[in-house]
Formats: sequence, C-alpha cells, structure tokens
Amino acid sequence: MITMDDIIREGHPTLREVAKEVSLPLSEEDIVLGEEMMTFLKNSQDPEKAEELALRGGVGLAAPQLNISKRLIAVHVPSNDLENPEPLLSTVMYNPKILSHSVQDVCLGEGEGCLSVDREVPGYVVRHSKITVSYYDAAGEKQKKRLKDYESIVVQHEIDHLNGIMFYDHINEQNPFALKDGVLVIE
Ligand SMILES: O=CN(O)C[C@@H](CC1CCCC1)C(=O)N1NCCC[C@H]1C(=O)Nc1ccccn1
Ligand code: NI
Repeated sequence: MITMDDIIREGHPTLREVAKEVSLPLSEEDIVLGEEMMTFLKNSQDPEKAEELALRGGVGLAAPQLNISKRLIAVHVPSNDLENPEPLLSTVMYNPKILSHSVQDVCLGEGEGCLSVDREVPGYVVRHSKITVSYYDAAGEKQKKRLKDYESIVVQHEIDHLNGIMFYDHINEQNPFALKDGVLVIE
C-alpha cells in the first residue's frame, strides 16, 4: 500500500526526468500500480485512513512521484456538491496526452501545492482552462476527455510531472501574483 514514505520529494532527480511511455498491452504490474495509486488518493481523502496512515490529502498522483519514471497518473477529484457525492473525475490515465487546449487560461486563487514539495510556494500557476486529453484506461481502451477548470488544472499538474515540470516552474519570479489580461482566477 502506498504511503507518504513512498513519495519522493523535490531534489530527487526522478522528478526532473521525462517519463517513459507505458507499453501496451498493459502489463499486470502497470495495472496494479495504477490501482495502488488510486487507492492512495482515496485513502488520503478519507479522514480516518488519512489520519491512521498519516497521509496528506491528494487529488492526483503521478508515477514519477513514486520514483517510477513511467507515463501514468491517477486523479480522484471529489465532488464539491453534498447532494451528489459522485467524484467529478476519478480515473487512472496511461500515456495521457493533451490533444488541444483553450486559448483561455486559468489559475487557482490559492495557488498550488505538491505532495513532493514540503513547503509553501505562493503564486499563481497559470494553466489552460480547457483541455482535450487522450489516454489509455486500465482496460487498455483509448479514451478522450474534454476537461475544464479544476479537473483540467489537476490533470495538467499531473502531466507536468511526467515531463519533469514542477508547479512552481510556472510561477512568475518577479511577481508571483502577476496576471496577464484575461486569465481567470478560480477559487
Ligand atoms: O502531483 C500531485 N500532487 O502533488 C498532489 C496535489 C495535486 C493538486 C495540486 C494542485 C492541482 C492538483 C494535491 O492534491 N495537493 N497538493 C499539496 C497539498 C494539497 C493537495 C490537494 O490539493 N488536496 C486536495 C484538494 C482538494 C480536495 C482534496 N484534497
Ligand atoms: Ni504534484
């Protein structure tokens, strides 16, 4: 079972590598890895389990964060609507690829963090508001999804990890809260 001890922290070279494509058909090993990454996210969002296992709550995880330089990510974005507890997005993506994106940019008002970064790095992380992402699912089926806003931000943060990019690489060093015209700030 994955715990925080399995997550490598900034400074570890693997976080700056470009991860390798996963070979298809998916190996049992890669399928199990995806399942374990999804279980970590669900555990991390469960108050009891998170406390018991000392997990930081996470909505996404990329294999390089486990020192596994492969192009697979897991995302589990909880619903923000008590009426409908269904998660907004919950999937493992193998060889995810952004096919197209909006001109419109977006950023989280409270900035971003990372389970591999044990410090606050303030500033706006400007990303595409909408993306069309293709990927293979755990059944080896090719999928295509159009994502927007928070879900889009999460998937972009994870795909960055596959390319050795950290969220703070996007923050303007001169003025971390500088915003170009038209960038949408979402809370
Ligand atoms: O690469 C993947 N990571 O580094 C885990 C990150 C991924 C998100 C950061 C911004 C977009 C994707 C993550 O999830 N976090 N960052 C550090 C601590 C907070 C935590 C978080 O946002 N938790 C959360 C949010 C809503 C609901 C439940 N939990
Ligand atoms: Ni991260």
